[in-house]
Amino acid sequence: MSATPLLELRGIDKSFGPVQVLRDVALSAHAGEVTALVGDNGAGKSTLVKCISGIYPTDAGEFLFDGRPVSINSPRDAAGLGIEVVYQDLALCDNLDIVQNMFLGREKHSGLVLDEPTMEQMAAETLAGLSVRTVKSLRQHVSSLSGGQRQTVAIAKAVLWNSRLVVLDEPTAALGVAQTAQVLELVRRLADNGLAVVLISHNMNDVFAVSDRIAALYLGQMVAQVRTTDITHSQVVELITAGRSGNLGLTADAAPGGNGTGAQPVATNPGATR
Ligand SMILES: Nc1ncnc2c1ncn2[C@@H]1O[C@H](COP(=O)(O)OP(=O)(O)OP(=O)(O)O)[C@@H](O)[C@H]1O
Repeated sequence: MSATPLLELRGIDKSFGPVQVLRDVALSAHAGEVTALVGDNGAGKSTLVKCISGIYPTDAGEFLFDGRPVSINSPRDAAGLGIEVVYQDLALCDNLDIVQNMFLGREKHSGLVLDEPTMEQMAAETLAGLSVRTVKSLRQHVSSLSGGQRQTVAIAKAVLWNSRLVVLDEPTAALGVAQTAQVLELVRRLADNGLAVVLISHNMNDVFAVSDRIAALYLGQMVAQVRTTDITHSQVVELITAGRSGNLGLTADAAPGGNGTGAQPVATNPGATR
């Protein structure tokens, strides 16, 4: 794994009118790793993701992609870099089949007609590449799929477009135990295939099952970004609920500008004006 993060955010500020929702936020997402983005309701996770995906302009801060400064001013800019977001509500069309959904808005044509064989083959290859075997037919309408299968299609759709970084917003929120396990396996496989994955989750079991690093937002500030193996479940809960964890030992190389192997920037007194 490269020491340079695929995506690095520095000093991101974002306000809505007088309300500052993100304050000096730093975040790194590495290729081949799952970074869990955790935080209480209203901490700023969705806002941060909308900044990453170009939906919201930031007020301050910089984005580095592959170590180079980039501008993300629109969803098109984000897509151009290979950043895809899979939202909780999925945005799949029930009345279309799996192939149609995966190519929606980016259909392949052969002359004037849709190139169905190519699209079907590409969809099949993408699902096979992710070892997805739970879908019976690519021509099934999405309405007939289970919640887990729908998540699988939405994630595969993101992967189809040569994505390099996929953000998953609560992918297991509506799923039962078995389907959650399947989706988490898929999340892990995305990273194992070399993608950088940012996983938003409120579920600590999911976070500890699948993530390599945990980034904790508290009242709009990134209070820690640490390796999952360097933190306990209860320390993460403390970070989420109190913005600090008294027991969290942070090493020297954890500081910004360190070697990237330990915890990252820690602010322990966030949200003073909120
Ligand atoms: N468009 C907006 N205009 C004004 N305030 C907003 C807007 N979007 C979000 N906020 C505020 O920003 C804060 C962070 O919201 P955000 O949705 O980013 O949090 P979150 O961590 O994703 O929460 P949840 O886990 O509940 O989805 C909240 O206080 C919210 O009310």
